[in-house]
Amino acid sequence: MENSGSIKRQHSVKVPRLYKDASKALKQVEESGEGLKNAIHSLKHPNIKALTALVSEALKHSRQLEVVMKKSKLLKNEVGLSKQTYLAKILITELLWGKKRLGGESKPVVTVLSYKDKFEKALAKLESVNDDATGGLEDAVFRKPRYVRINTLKLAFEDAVSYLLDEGWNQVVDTNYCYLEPHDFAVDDFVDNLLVFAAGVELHDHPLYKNGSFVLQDKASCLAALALKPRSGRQIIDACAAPGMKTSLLAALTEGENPIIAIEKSTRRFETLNTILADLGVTSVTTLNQNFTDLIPEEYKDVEYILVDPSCSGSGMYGRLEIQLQSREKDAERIQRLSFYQQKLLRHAMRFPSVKRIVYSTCSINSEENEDVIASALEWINTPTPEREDVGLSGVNWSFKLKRALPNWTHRLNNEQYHWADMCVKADESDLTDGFFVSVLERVK
Ligand SMILES: C[S@@+](CC[C@H](N)C(=O)[O-])C[C@H]1O[C@@H](n2cnc3c(N)ncnc32)[C@H](O)[C@@H]1O
Repeated sequence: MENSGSIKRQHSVKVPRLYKDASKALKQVEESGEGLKNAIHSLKHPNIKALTALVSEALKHSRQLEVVMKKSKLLKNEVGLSKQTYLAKILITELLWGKKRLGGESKPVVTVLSYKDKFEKALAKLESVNDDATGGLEDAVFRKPRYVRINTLKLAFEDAVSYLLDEGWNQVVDTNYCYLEPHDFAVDDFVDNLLVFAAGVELHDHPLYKNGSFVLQDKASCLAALALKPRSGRQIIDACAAPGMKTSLLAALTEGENPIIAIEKSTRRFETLNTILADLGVTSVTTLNQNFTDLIPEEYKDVEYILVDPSCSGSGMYGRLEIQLQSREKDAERIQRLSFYQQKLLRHAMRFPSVKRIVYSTCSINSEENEDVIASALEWINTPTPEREDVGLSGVNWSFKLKRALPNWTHRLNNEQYHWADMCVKADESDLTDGFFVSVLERVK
């Protein structure tokens, strides 16, 4: 009797294999760009149909899952689950869009069940936002507000606000940006000099846009420039500069006091960069139409800060996620190529003799283009002394470490593979921004 009782208890506290395998497959697809079919077959699960259905459902609702997990504070409050994000996603999927119940009495199952009301509330709120908006649920969840950065090189922030109020705009405070009406605007709560308007508000004809006082720049894009924090007067390189959104923000943040060298490889985009910087009244920037990796670091002895914001898959960009989910398999090779190229750029930045801080950022949500690039570049620059020459590091006797990027930004990267993931900033639809990744690397000696 005693034995059979303990066998029964042991059985009920185990996470069912379906959930475990589904979270493994989901992780494969989301982090490695693996095709769903391949990810599932490699698990040799006895019920492929059920497994496929569950993982597909989680992928289909990936954006809602992010929002629901954030709003319910599940990962923040439940340390155990914060280390098993994919399992959490699978359990929530089953509970909200699958069988609507969970099997067994394992700790993760019991924890997720205890949040059922919170999930349903968050989901209902999401759906009501949608009903108030123009289209289907997908539309509403991702109706990104219109962010407008005030170019303080041209106009003081207070003057911009007064101008809008005089024009009859309505300033609102403490609001969820999803609820902004077409004539409302708010002051962003994280990025200085950033205003928020309702999704879809058209400002291209506004006089302050036409005279370069308004910059239509997504909030997430501002984060990379904010994270660089250069000391006054020190030289900066923006390694991948066109069209110049972050270069112009850096110029504004440093009030024109830090010389900035903006590099752009493409001739066509270089012209755009120059036009935009001129329109925005930026004078502290020298532009170079060159490949950043062709720059000889020793010729830039005064450069202390480098922003590396390379070309990427753009998978975080608003509206691109669905496309990406559909074509992951096809994209895998391209993403590997991009990842390799991004590593090359970051490694080059690490070679500059006086560099103190590097910000590496992308508008991608793929680990291959973000944390994998960081991991590989750090491993390279921190190679032990005897082998440094073999890996092309002769003359480079310093190393780098990750620094916590924008400590007050609460949405952090989550990747079980890297213990340091939360040093990096993540932004996505749950922050009402484009998908974005920001990391800060600091020279150690
Ligand atoms: C993601 S965009 C940069 C966006 C820009 N930082 C901004 O905020 O407006 C990447 C840019 O880097 C340029 N680029 C790519 N590889 C480069 C290289 N090796 N050297 C210089 N520019 C490069 C691309 O042509 C593209 O214009």
